[in-house]
Amino acid sequence: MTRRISIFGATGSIGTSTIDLIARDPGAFDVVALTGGGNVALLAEQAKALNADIAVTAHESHLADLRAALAGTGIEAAAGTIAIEEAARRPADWVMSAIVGAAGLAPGLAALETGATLALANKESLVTAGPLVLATAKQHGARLLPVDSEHSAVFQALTGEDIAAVERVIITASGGAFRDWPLERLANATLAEASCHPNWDMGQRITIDSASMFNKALELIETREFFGVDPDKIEVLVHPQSLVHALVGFHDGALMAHVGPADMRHAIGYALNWPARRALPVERLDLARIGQLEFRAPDEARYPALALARAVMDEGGLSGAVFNAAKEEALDAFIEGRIGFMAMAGVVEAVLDRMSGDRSLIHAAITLDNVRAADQMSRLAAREIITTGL
Ligand SMILES: NC(=O)C1=CN([C@@H]2O[C@H](COP(=O)(O)OP(=O)(O)OC[C@H]3O[C@@H](n4cnc5c(N)ncnc54)[C@H](OP(=O)(O)O)[C@@H]3O)[C@@H](O)[C@H]2O)C=CC1
Ligand SMILES: CC(=O)[C@@H](O)[C@H](O)COP(=O)(O)O
Ligand SMILES: [Mn+2]
Repeated sequence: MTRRISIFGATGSIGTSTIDLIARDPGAFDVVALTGGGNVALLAEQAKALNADIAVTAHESHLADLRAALAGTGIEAAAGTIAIEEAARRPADWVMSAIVGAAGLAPGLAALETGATLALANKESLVTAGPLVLATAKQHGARLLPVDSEHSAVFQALTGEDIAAVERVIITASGGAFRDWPLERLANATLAEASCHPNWDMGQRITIDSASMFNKALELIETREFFGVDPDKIEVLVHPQSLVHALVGFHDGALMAHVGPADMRHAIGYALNWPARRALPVERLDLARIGQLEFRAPDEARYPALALARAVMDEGGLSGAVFNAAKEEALDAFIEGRIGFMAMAGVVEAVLDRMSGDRSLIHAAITLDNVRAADQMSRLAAREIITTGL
């Protein structure tokens, strides 16, 4: 029987890896919707190759190009954030959430409301609105499956286990592009240098977040929300090889580690085939050849993002939405050359400080409207702080 599939963020790193997997199994899937942003040529090519029902670009200004590229195919073309949400409401069995940033939240919620299984790469959904995402899944009988490599690893290590027996969850961090740089050099790190990941081939934004450890900061919150583990039971361990993705420690002292190649097609394929395990086109690790795996504690001075994430988990409420929005604005400013690499954490901290004064906003009910309001106010605060200086 064919499965109906939609991919949000089809033109990105996770999206193209997902398509790589489904294209290997022609006839097994009916593709409902594919969405992208500025890369309309690739989106149209994917839609034609997979005979999708509809292709949607986030940008209205690209609609004419998308329509032209799909002319005569019978594939619908649409544009804009509302059109993406509408596409997410089309019935599908399995939906990949791989838009980058807070823009991924609303389509993911819309997909969950249909009862679809949501494969969640978009970690920002859980950071900004974890309780809302989980409640929406529960209310509509939808399943949420992790795709982020560490969370897929934890999920796999927990299969068949009692969550009450978990003593700690350890997520690993490569240390990013600058893990071996002297601290004093980091202030002058360039965009090109920050955009090279030592192990993973990913989109530019998450690659820079890996270098600053904001990616791991988001993942701490993602772990807390996905698995309901107390923050003081979640640890980060620097592991330069990125082969052990996470470990789960149990009350009896056992540590279950998930080991695999640095290839997201494993985690995507696991979510695609779950609860079955099927053959996947990923490297089989030769541990004898690899020889050594290294681990070390993260240096908190080098990575202030980690302490900020712990403060966010302590605060709760909408502080995750504030944190993520401030981080996205700081990252934009770094990419555009308006602030230095090390200034990003200062911007996020200043926004958190400023917004924490507004208790009614931070502790408002976690609804999509309130998340959007906190997101918008935090972006404005971040822009002002970036413009006027810290
Ligand atoms: N890459 C990886 O290995 C991993 C990624 N993740 C997470 O998965 C998500 C996707 O990451 P990744 O694939 O690397 O990102 P990419 O930047 O490679 O791709 C992002 C996708 O989102 C689209 N997009 C960008 N902005 C918007 C917007 N405002 N509205 C709608 N669509 C938009 C892009 O379109 P276009 O390119 O056409 O402009 C593209 O399809 C992120 O949340 C990331 O943290 C998690 C673990 C690993
Ligand atoms: C592949 C994946 O899941 C990324 O989130 C990865 O974890 C990034 O690497 P870092 O460990 O450097 O953040
Ligand atoms: Mn990850």
